[in-house]
Amino acid sequence: MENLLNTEQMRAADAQTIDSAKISSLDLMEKAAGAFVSSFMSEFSEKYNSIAIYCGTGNNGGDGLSIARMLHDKGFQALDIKIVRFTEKSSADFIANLEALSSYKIPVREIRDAAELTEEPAVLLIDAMLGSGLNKPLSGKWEALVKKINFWNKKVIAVDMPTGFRAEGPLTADDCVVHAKLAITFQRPKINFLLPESAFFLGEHRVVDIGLDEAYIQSLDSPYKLIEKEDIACRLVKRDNFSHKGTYGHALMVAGSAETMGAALLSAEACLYSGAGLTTACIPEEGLTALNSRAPEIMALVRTGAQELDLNADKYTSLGIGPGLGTEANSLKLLTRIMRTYQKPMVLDADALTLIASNYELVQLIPEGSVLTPHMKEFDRLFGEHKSWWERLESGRDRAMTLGCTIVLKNRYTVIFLPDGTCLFNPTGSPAMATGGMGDVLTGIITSFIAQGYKPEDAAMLGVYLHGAIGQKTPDYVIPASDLLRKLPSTIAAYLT
Ligand SMILES: NC(=O)C1=CN([C@@H]2O[C@H](COP(=O)(O)OP(=O)(O)OC[C@H]3O[C@@H](n4cnc5c(N)ncnc54)[C@H](OP(=O)(O)O)[C@@H]3O)[C@@H](O)[C@H]2O)[C@@H](O)CC1
Ligand SMILES: [K+]
Repeated sequence: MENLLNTEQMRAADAQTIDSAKISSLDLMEKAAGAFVSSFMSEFSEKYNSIAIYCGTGNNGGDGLSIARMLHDKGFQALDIKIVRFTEKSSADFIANLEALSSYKIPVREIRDAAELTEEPAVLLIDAMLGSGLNKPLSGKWEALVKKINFWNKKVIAVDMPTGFRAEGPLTADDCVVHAKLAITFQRPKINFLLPESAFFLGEHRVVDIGLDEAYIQSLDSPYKLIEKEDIACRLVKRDNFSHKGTYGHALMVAGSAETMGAALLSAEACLYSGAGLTTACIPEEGLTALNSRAPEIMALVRTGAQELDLNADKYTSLGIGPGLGTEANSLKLLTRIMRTYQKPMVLDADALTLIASNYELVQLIPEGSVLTPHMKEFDRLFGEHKSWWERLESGRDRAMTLGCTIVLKNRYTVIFLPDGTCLFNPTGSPAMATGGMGDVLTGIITSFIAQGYKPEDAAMLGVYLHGAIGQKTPDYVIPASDLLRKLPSTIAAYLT
């Protein structure tokens, strides 16, 4: 798992690398610029295009000057440097890079006021004005310049981060930030790149390794971590030679109503396709024909109209509840009954979460170790309105610790809050997955992994990562949930080591 760092920690890692690796800060800047240029060239190789490089006078600007030199050496001819000199201060490495540029025939112009700029003829703009040194919101000359650049609506590639962007803390659409198509960022993504509000300002980000001291970075105390492929491989367990269906548990999925049987089918099938030894779907009578004809491997536990149910909790090794369950009185009765009877960790999703939100005394009945899988609206219904995703990060950590549960807050970079206060970001996923039924499948996968004996936290991590990995692999515009779940067996096998 990769530790995600805040700005202060990143600065410490920078200093530590300079110290331990006996590298000068200027050489580190050179490495950063080199890593930027390699990544940049993999996407923008048309050397005839005119590129304007806007540089501040701190180290982000120093990176920009070094990048200009390197692009020139790689054959990019139509370069144009603008130095934004709104302060007399400049960093030592900026000055050194400006000197290094004196033998190059790249036009350099100093800007002392945004009003000096009327237009920008370049096709592409590299933003090396401000990076992680930002210490307050932009105002005055900076604000005017950023507004002007955004008005030009150019293709902007940001060095490390867009000028004015806050690496951590709440973001709002009103923040004055350069709108960039891509940020090529150093060593680790900024935490805010992983939150949806970053989309106001940034299309996508790419992380490049600049050789910072990894051992030091990993030793720092950070609650925020990024899941890696190896975390999945080392947690997945192979199926034994002499194993049988009893080895892999019995998952019970309590889901569906007459109108929403699809949710029950998808979540129960996801249990089956991700390896539960036995799967039972607890469904209303109206859904029986659909279940029997679509998934003969799955057993049915039929609920009558009154939603009364005699549940033999010992029979099951995991229980998922919520997809398509409905929020009417009968569903509440059923949920309450199940929560009173089944005291092992369970997976709570969709309507189960909405019911808990409106009958908050049920929170007391959530068994410790359970996994809650809300999307943003369900999360806010449960834990109150939040003004920003940063606030959701803080309250998700808090709630997971108080409830002793894992909370999976679904999004492009799904966040998994663990009961010990750790906050895991999942890197896999794709906009092709933004379709109905996707959450039902995820609930099924997590329920299935718990049935097989994985710890609920691991089940959540494995489920979220593998679910996203399938979506990410599809070259198609969209992936329907039932297509995704059929790819579970081969995907899980591919991650087994
Ligand atoms: N981390 C790493 O490992 C590595 C980092 N590297 C690079 O260094 C970058 C960070 O460089 P940095 O620290 O010099 O800060 P930077 O972003 O250039 O800005 C500094 C200037 O901004 C000013 N300023 C701040 N806020 C302001 C505001 N609201 N409005 C107006 N001015 C404001 C501030 O002025 P001050 O407040 O100090 O008066 C100061 O003059 C980082 O993003 C990366 O590109 C790589 O080279 C190597 C490895
Ligand atoms: K920048």
